[in-house]
Amino acid sequence: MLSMTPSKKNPVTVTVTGAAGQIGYASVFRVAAGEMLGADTPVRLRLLEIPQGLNGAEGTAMELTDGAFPLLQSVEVTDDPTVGFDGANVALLIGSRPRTKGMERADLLEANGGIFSVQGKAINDYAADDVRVAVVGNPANTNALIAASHAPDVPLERFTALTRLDHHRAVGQLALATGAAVQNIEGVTIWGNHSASQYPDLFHATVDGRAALDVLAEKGLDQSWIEETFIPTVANRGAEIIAVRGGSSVASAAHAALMHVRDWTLGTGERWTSMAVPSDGSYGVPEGLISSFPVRCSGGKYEIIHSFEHSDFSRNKIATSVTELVDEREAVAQLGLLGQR
Ligand SMILES: NC(=O)c1ccc[n+]([C@@H]2O[C@H](COP(=O)([O-])OP(=O)(O)OC[C@H]3O[C@@H](n4cnc5c(N)ncnc54)[C@H](O)[C@@H]3O)[C@@H](O)[C@H]2O)c1
Ligand SMILES: O=C(O)C[C@H](O)C(=O)O
Repeated sequence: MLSMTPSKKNPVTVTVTGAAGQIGYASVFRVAAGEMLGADTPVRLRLLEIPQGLNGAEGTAMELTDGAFPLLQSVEVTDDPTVGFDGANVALLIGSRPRTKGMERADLLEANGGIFSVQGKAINDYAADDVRVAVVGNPANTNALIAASHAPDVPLERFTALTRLDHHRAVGQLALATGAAVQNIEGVTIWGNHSASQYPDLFHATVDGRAALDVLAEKGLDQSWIEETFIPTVANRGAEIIAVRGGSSVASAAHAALMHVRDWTLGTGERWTSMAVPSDGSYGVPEGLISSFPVRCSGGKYEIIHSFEHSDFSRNKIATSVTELVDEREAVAQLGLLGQR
């Protein structure tokens, strides 16, 4: 355990699972630098690994010490979830196996699902009352569902999964297609599952303050570009990265995880973002299913935006992805991975 400088705000305990893995390694230094919780919030890091990952996590902890981060109050390495989640205010659940070429994320359900039942139970029993959970490990939505089902004492809304990477991918593709600056793009939404069935929705998006569809039309890009190019590019980008890079995305995933938690804790302002959160039943998504929605965050809470009118096209796309989530829930129930919540 390392002790460093005190600061103004109360320290936040951040548990990172899979800390010796690629995304874990790409995340923890930025968390220590204040990029997730703000430049005035001291952080206590807990690095949770499996025994085989402990050396790697110890080495990462040594490098964190060597970074002399002013906000970093302590670093603890453990392979015991009851220690790892003790007093956790933020839990980044990254640790799990990534898919390889030719696999779909759902192929990982059986391999990774068991991790999230154990961790959900430990979060239930040991985390702080205000714990916020962001699941990165795939298949992220259903892993979050598994974790939440084993944590009946933690409010359901504290369990979320990452679709922020898909959101960023959608913004990136729209910026490329229109030539606009990323910061002038707003109102993109990812609906459904973090999988190839997701629906990246441009129908409420704006580019330089104008309807994205109008800007695209001026470039000769119509509905067929949305259906045949934009949606498949965003939805299959994870597989494309694996094919081109030879391994699943890392730095972009770590960045998305940090921005997910940052917006949740520090707020989005008037903009909205995409988060996979427990459904309140809106937009035809069965209550409790962890599905991606447009959300605004303030005061440490997120709210699903309820005001969208959808075309038949959008309704059908959302329904397709939600059907996949229902099937995944059924599959993990059959595997005995769901708890009693
Ligand atoms: N949701 C997203 O947008 C997104 C994006 C990219 C990757 N991912 C997923 O994130 C996960 C991690 O990817 P990676 O590239 O860092 O993989 P990695 O193999 O580099 O690292 C995974 C780490 O998790 C550890 N681990 C395994 N089981 C654990 C457990 N029970 N407790 C604690 N740690 C455990 C391993 O020892 C390893 O160090 C994968 O499931 C990947 O598919 C999700
Ligand atoms: O696609 C994967 O398997 C990794 C990750 O979920 C991604 O979207 O890049």
